Amino acid sequence: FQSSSSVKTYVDPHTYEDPNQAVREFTREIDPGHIIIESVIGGGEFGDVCKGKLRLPARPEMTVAIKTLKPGATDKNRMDFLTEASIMGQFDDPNVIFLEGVVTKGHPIMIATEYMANGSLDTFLRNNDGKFTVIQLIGMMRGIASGMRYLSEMGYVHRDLAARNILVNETLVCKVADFGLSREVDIDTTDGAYTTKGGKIPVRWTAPEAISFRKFTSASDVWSYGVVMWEVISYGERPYWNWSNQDVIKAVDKGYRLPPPMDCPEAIHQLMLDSWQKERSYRPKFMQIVKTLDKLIRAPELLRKIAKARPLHFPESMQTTITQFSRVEEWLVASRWNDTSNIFCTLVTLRWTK
Ligand SMILES: CCOCCCNC(=O)c1c(N)n(-c2ccccc2Cl)c2nc3ccccc3nc12
Repeated sequence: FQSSSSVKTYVDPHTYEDPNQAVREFTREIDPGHIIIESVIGGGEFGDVCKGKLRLPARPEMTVAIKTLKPGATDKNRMDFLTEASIMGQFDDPNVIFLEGVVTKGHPIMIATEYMANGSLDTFLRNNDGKFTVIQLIGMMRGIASGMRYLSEMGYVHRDLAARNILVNETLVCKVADFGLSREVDIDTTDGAYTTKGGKIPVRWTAPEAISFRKFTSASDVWSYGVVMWEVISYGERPYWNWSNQDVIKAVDKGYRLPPPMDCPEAIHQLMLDSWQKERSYRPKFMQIVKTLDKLIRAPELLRKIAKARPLHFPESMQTTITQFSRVEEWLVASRWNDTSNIFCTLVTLRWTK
């Protein structure tokens, strides 16, 4: 059955009786003799990640990234490892990491994808702080939004959209990566916060409804996308800085939103705020986000107005709430803000606005 839109519908590999069936159906088996491993570039949850060459018959040799499954892995490890391939194998979009194929009939078991020479977006931006034009940064955002539009049209919800899960190729094209359960250890251990049910949620990138009652949808992916926009404009700054996860949840619930990074065009910060609407149905769709970014790229004069950075970004209503109280202590007690970092920030705000 072909859905109405030109894009086919994503099939969750977990719905297969025999998960190997999903691998056979959605991936291309590569003869291990066609893969040459050259070097180790990273450590994944299931084994080494390498750089290498793929020589397919009648195809030019290409550079690939190869995830390997460590010997002695359990069957569950093997299935979780190959689940990512079964998911990726269903996608074909210029802004989604492309699966070249898998090796399941030899050892080690391998997943081969296109090689993304500039690595993960967060590290790439931190290592190139201040080096790009606003138009280049918006071009990166546009690519990510376009990849997410394709995934959402396929009915795929990512759940972990963050700059660390975006890869950048040699021509600055950004592609969505990191699918399925096989999260890379070095990625999740820093940002996963355990939920009551033991699930790991990257709190500072996750929409309130997904944190509160695990309501993950493309609208919660749009919330995460807004945080990725903030990461891009701030060249890889950590969202909410060193605040604790609990403070982030409390502040966001009270209406606090990340302020515009330095030199951020007002139109871009407004798009972030639209993506961070509490009511998920009010958030823009990825299609709309792509159109808005295209309009801004085509009419750079719309980017000239720079957002004014205020120490803590509260909606207007919150500002009046603060000024209603005659004394700071009163407001702090009323708002039960008992954490020093919050008190400091609030005092800065009050000093600033008085
Ligand atoms: C600074 C230059 O760095 C170049 C790095 C190129 N890397 C890639 O193209 C990767 C790439 N294409 N993947 C990848 C993503 C999704 C599915 C499979 C793979 Cl191999 C990676 N998964 C990784 C997991 C842990 C650590 C590093 C990793 N690097 C890559």
